[in-house]
Amino acid sequence: MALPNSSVYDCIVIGAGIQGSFTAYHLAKNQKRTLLLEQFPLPHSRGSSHGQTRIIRRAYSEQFYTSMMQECYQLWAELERESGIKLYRKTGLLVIAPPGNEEFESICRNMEQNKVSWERFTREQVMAKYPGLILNPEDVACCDDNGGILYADKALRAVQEQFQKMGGVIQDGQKVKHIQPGQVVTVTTTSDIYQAKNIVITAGPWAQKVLSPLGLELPLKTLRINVCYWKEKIPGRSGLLQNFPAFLGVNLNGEEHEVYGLPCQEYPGLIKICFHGGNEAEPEERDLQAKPPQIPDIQILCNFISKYLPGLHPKPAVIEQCMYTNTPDSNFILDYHPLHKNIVIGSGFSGHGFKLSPLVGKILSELSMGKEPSYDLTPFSISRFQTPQASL
Ligand SMILES: Cc1cc2nc3c(=O)[nH]c(=O)nc-3n(C[C@H](O)[C@H](O)[C@H](O)COP(=O)(O)OP(=O)(O)OC[C@H]3O[C@@H](n4cnc5c(N)ncnc54)[C@H](O)[C@@H]3O)c2cc1C
Ligand SMILES: O=C(O)[C@@H]1CCCCN1
Repeated sequence: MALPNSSVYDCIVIGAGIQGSFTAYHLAKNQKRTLLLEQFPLPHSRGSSHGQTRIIRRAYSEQFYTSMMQECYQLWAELERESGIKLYRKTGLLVIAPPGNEEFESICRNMEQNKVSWERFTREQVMAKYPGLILNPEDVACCDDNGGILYADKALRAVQEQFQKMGGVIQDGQKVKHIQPGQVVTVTTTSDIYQAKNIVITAGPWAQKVLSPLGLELPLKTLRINVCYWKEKIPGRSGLLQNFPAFLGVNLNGEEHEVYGLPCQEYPGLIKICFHGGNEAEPEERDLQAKPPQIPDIQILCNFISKYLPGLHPKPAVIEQCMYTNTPDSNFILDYHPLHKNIVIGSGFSGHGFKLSPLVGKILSELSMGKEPSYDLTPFSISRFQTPQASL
């Protein structure tokens, strides 16, 4: 085992998913000597940030996300300019819900109050604009005009490359095994020892494993997500492939959960339509499917497809895996470790953190630099949970 590197970093970021990578990028922009550590050789598909696409939208029922997304669009555009890579495609984001749905109404209210460009659609307007999509007679719909998709894998690569261009260091294929808190924090990986004045932990589904030895238990649940792609019954016939938007179906078909979809992108001829949720799983055992599933996510999707998208085969053509790390209220955790001010935590992105990652990275970098954060972090605080903390 090597001795600690004699130069002490300003910050070590643990976990090179989209949140850790944007945190490292903002630290480097602020001239901080930053090391980004990743357990797997990059790129990898074992966490939450892989895949071709993610939804971007300001259509949220919580006002703070709608408001934060305004700056996120600017930060995504900045990364596009710096990298010269197109990362965002505007398709519109359609929200569909049963009548009187509270979440739907607060999304509309929020978009109106935050001056988002949006419109309500009648069922007939939706079906005329998006051939192949069949709504129930009583369903309601609205569109966030600038909603669309982010090219996730390209974004992750772009932000890591910009970080390195600014002098940042990435060490991948090194799992963090031990963190020794102190004025200078010592981080031991499977192959080296590093030191820094501050660390940021953005370990995705592994967050609890990294935090437990630091005396912190957070109410996080890791879920295994089936990412499903669907094929047309008769190629080219449904009309769905030509002009399909990103969409969010809220409590449709009498279901408690949401379903969502993205236009054809990763596999020619296939549309991505998924269930917003999954079954609990250990990140290391994601692909083993040891236990019978508690939530029949794929069956719910098949029922949804049969009714709303009858031009598609009601059986998925491709199923891939991804992970969510959920908090009880689905809001993120962006905070200091309660016992160590120089350890910052970004976690619990609950299946909707990608679009917000440029700002999450900025906020985590501000916390790590001891700056006043640019947003009110009350919804993201650790103190909202009854958190057992061991004093170390
Ligand atoms: C199927 C799916 C669909 C989604 N759809 C959307 C969407 O449409 N829009 C949206 O905004 N968001 C969406 N999300 C959510 C978004 O992708 C996540 O919130 C985001 O990717 C979380 O990033 P992360 O950096 O926290 O986690 P991760 O990407 O998992 O990164 C954590 C990293 O830490 C590393 N790590 C862990 N432990 C250690 C250790 N001990 N040592 C070193 N490295 C370590 C891991 O290997 C990993 O690379 C979706 C997520 C999934 C799974
Ligand atoms: O963050 C989003 O916009 C989507 C909503 C549906 C579930 C997956 N994530």
